[in-house]
Amino acid sequence: MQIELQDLNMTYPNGKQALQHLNLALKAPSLIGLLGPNGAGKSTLMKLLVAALMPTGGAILVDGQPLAKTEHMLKSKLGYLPQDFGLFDELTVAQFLDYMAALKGLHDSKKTIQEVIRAVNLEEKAKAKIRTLSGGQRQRVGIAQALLGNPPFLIFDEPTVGLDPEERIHFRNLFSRTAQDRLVLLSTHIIEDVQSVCNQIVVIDHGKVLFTGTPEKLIQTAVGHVGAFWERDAKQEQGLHITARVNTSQGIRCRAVADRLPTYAKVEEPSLEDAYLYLISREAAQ
Ligand SMILES: Nc1ncnc2c1ncn2[C@@H]1O[C@H](COP(=O)(O)OP(=O)(O)OP(=O)(O)O)[C@@H](O)[C@H]1O
Repeated sequence: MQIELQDLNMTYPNGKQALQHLNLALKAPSLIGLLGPNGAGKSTLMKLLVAALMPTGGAILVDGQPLAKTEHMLKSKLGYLPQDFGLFDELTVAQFLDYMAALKGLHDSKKTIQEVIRAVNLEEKAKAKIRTLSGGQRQRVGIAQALLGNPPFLIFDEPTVGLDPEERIHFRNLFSRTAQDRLVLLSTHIIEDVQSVCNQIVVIDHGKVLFTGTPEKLIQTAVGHVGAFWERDAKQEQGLHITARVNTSQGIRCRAVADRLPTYAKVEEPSLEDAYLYLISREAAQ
């Protein structure tokens, strides 16, 4: 499966231009992390991909065919976890998944439902009413419904919100396994989610693609632009963005990104988070 975005534009009726001239190729098998600050346009992009919104310009091609023509076929191959996911509080987990399986037109859904419940570690809660679940458990039910029917294309909008660190690791592994033979697109603010499992990263901001490539390639863009220094040595510098301040026994150690590091900064190896913040700070400076 291959999805191509060609000069994609989305302007909301109120005039807000949420996406501008997006060009991207998403190809299975792949686990693609979509990163961007609040309001960057991530959810808008995901809604366009699931045909919940129509673009105001450009095209989305699914295996070379316009999405408008293949919408029905795409939806049958799609698992989607939206950001605001309404659950049916009075149903049990198994009843809700049974309902979703029926909506997806799945036959012989009992076994499939058991499989997805197991995949998200909710066996003990299968018979519990959804209203009795914790935030993280509800999120797991959302992920389970997206996995129903083994769709070849999965879209998760902020899937790890509300999950504790241990659960996040479980889900990262699940996404990684799931993406071995299909296309998984996940949007997140959490760099660690992307760092450990995604083989491709797309960074968007203000509706534009700032970067697309491997995590390693993104890190390389920040080599020589990350430094550390003592806060007491720092001067007011234009274009220096402090990304962390750590209290140590010798004072406050700062980490920062900049096009040109000041002489008092010791150059550091960039992390993925440094590289992401460097990219976003450069965009903000323009
Ligand atoms: N229905 C709408 N009508 C008008 N503007 C909208 C609508 N939905 C989103 N926007 C605007 O479009 C821009 C992109 O929003 P979007 O929700 O796609 O961003 P996002 O990257 O998903 O943000 P977040 O991480 O906060 O969810 C924002 O400026 C937002 O205010």
